Amino acid sequence: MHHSLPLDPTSAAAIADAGLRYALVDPGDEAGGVAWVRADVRGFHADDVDHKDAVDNLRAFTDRRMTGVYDDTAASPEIPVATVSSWVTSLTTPGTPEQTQTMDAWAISSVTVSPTHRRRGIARALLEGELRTAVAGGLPLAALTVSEATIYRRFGFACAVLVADWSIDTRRAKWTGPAARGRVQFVERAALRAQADDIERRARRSIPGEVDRWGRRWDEFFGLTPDTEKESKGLRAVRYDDENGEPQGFALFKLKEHESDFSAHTVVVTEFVAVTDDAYAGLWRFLLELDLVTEVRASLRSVDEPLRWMVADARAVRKTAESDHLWLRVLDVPATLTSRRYAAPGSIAFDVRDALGFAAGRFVLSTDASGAAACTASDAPADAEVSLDIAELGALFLGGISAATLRAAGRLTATPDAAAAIDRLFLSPTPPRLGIWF
Ligand SMILES: CC(=O)SCCNC(=O)CCNC(=O)[C@H](O)C(C)(C)COP(=O)(O)OP(=O)(O)OC[C@H]1O[C@@H](n2cnc3c(N)ncnc32)[C@H](O)[C@@H]1OP(=O)(O)O
Repeated sequence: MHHSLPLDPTSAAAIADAGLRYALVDPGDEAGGVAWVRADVRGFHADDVDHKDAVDNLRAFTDRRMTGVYDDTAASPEIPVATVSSWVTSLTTPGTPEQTQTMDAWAISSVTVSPTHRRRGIARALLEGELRTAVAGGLPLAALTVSEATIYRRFGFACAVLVADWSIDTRRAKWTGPAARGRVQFVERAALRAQADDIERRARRSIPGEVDRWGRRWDEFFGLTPDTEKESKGLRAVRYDDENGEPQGFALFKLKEHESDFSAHTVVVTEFVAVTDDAYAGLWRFLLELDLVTEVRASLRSVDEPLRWMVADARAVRKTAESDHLWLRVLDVPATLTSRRYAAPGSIAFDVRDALGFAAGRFVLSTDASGAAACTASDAPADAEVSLDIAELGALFLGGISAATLRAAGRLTATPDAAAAIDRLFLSPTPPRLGIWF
């Protein structure tokens, strides 16, 4: 669907005014795709890619719109001076395991502007163009992960999902969590890769904030692409099978040898997926009890890992970093707010400002005891009233950011009772999480 959406005419005009050309990369145009990939990797200061690797990279973009800005007067005019890619992703929203919901969102990635063309409004034209294209495609929400936390608020985005890095001192920890009933076993990376989609899709269903993966990214994680193969010889893969032999989780990890003490390796967990509580316990216990290891590290994990409560010495499990990860931009307030379940019945009136004019207005959200919601543009009274910018509505949406906190920070206007009322409805029983960059 999104491949056929036309280029945004307003952004095309703005870019033409700057003497540049805004164009979609034709998915059938390999040379154009390779040039676009080279601009994308250069924009993020990554190594250049040769033709073969660039063609392999393009596999990640088969479902995406790739847009470039071209300077026909440049020394290499085929290489765009700015890039952006976008596609429709399925985002998990809060509910209970029985009521899990997903919604379609416009994922935006690969935002780069060449240092030779920066700070002339090109990124603004690209971003605003993406938001208008999302609206034209009927998408109520846009989503991205960001290189810097300073860029996207001006476009109405805010952080909705925080993630954490964890470090576990395995000599201190001592497993006291439940004994898993299944077993953990080593599997070949390529064999596990074939099962990863299915296992991860089942795991993702109960994690608000998670989005679709795509094939080539899995190949990268498993060290199965030409550019990751060499450095992935040390990557180990284990799978958790339940007592009926059904795969319910897996982990990928690397071991780093200590420079002077062979009994003090560090394990770096690069992927950890658990469908069931049993799989979670079984896999973590396996990692924490590896011999010749003193530390296990994992990143892009929940800010509230149950693991902390599964060891004898809770101080052995340290959160070493916590940061913004998934950013959301609401484009259609009723369609977005009715795409999740809520924790309690009630009604909230949101008075929304939107400098870009997509979603401003007064909206009343009403939730019932089943967790279902209705939302309309309305002047009707509600249990609680709040006034906020569209960015803060995005922050609240997945139930990972507290309205009471935003109120205390001056990011929304409401009484303490109204903020508490929002939190009663919105906060997710499990904090949202997103285990991937996109
Ligand atoms: C979803 C993603 O892909 S995240 C990745 C973002 N890309 C990167 O980090 C790659 C390296 N950086 C770049 O390629 C560029 O510097 C970009 C894309 C961040 C900005 O591109 P530019 O074309 O220079 O931005 P543009 O001139 O359109 O600026 C738009 C606005 O953002 C502001 N802005 C631009 N870059 C930054 C920044 N790094 N930090 C804070 N503000 C910024 C500008 O001041 C301007 O503000 P205003 O319009 O409100 O006055």
